[in-house]
Amino acid sequence: MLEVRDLRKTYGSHVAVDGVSFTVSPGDAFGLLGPNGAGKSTTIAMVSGLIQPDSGEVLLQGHSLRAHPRFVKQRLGLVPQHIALHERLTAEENLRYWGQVYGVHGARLRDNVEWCLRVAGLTDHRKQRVERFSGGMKRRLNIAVGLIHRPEVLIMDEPTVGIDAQSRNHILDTVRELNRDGMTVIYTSHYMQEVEYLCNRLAILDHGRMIAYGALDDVRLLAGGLSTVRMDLDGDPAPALDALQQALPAERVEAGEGRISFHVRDPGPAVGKAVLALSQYGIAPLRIDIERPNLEAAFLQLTGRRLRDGGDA
Ligand SMILES: Nc1ncnc2c1ncn2[C@@H]1O[C@H](COP(=O)(O)OP(=O)(O)OP(=O)(O)O)[C@@H](O)[C@H]1O
Repeated sequence: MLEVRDLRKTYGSHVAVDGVSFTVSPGDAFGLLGPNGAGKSTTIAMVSGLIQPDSGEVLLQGHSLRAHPRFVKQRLGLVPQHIALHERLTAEENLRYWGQVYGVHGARLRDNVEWCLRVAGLTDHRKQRVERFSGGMKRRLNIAVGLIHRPEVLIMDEPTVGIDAQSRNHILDTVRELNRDGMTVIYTSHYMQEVEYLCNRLAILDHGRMIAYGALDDVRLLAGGLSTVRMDLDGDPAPALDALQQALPAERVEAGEGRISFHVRDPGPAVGKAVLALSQYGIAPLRIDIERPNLEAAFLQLTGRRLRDGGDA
């Protein structure tokens, strides 16, 4: 079990992480969800021993990171947010290099390199230099590097930021498979859909503090039963916004280019009222999605802000 106890980190007068505690059991896929700047990377950097906390403790199987850094670090694999690869080396050479850094040699290194290439879907590109890789391939190799010593716990810091949808899906499925095969995963993201897809437990961070923590279903319940309604429209909703807001007085209607969304307790009647209000402006829905209470609605309920305010989810 990984125990994170009351971590705190300040930069000057700015409190980046303010009393973060959680436990991750073997086999968990644990999500750290929060908008940009919430303190996810700083938390992860402290958990993996890259930076020292001002106070608090990290323990793996009862061994403290401070007292037994080797024991803990050997069992953790970190996938940093920024790509840490040698551009002039091939995929295979990068894996061998990082394996040796982690103290893996000989037959074990050979086996692990094969396994990592397979996991990353890069076996056919093993001899290719990284400088010729696409962004998505680099991300996948970056993950494979974090796996080269076959850690018990894989810690990933926003591994899907800035890549195309296909690579993103590949990464999500890879992480899910690793977890199903028994690897414990800590996954940070500002995309609530990714955390809902992958994780069984999570913590939500905001301004360095934990505002929710527990099993996915329990955290979803913090949404207070709010469903999310999204409508794609055949026109610009801006002229209809006042009418929409009057039709749905209790909801804050968000409008974008050709779409609106709102959170509501009883979506059926609300959708009817919204469609009627839009029709008065000659606007019709092309598609209506209703999502049951989810993490986005929970975040809104807890903070009064949308999760995507802090990011591009
Ligand atoms: N080395 C540093 N020096 C000063 N401030 C820092 C440093 N690292 C992080 N911060 C600040 O601490 C806060 C938390 O940053 P952190 O990177 O942990 O957030 P995050 O949730 O991971 O967001 P992001 O997704 O943008 O990385 C931010 O306000 C950030 O500006």
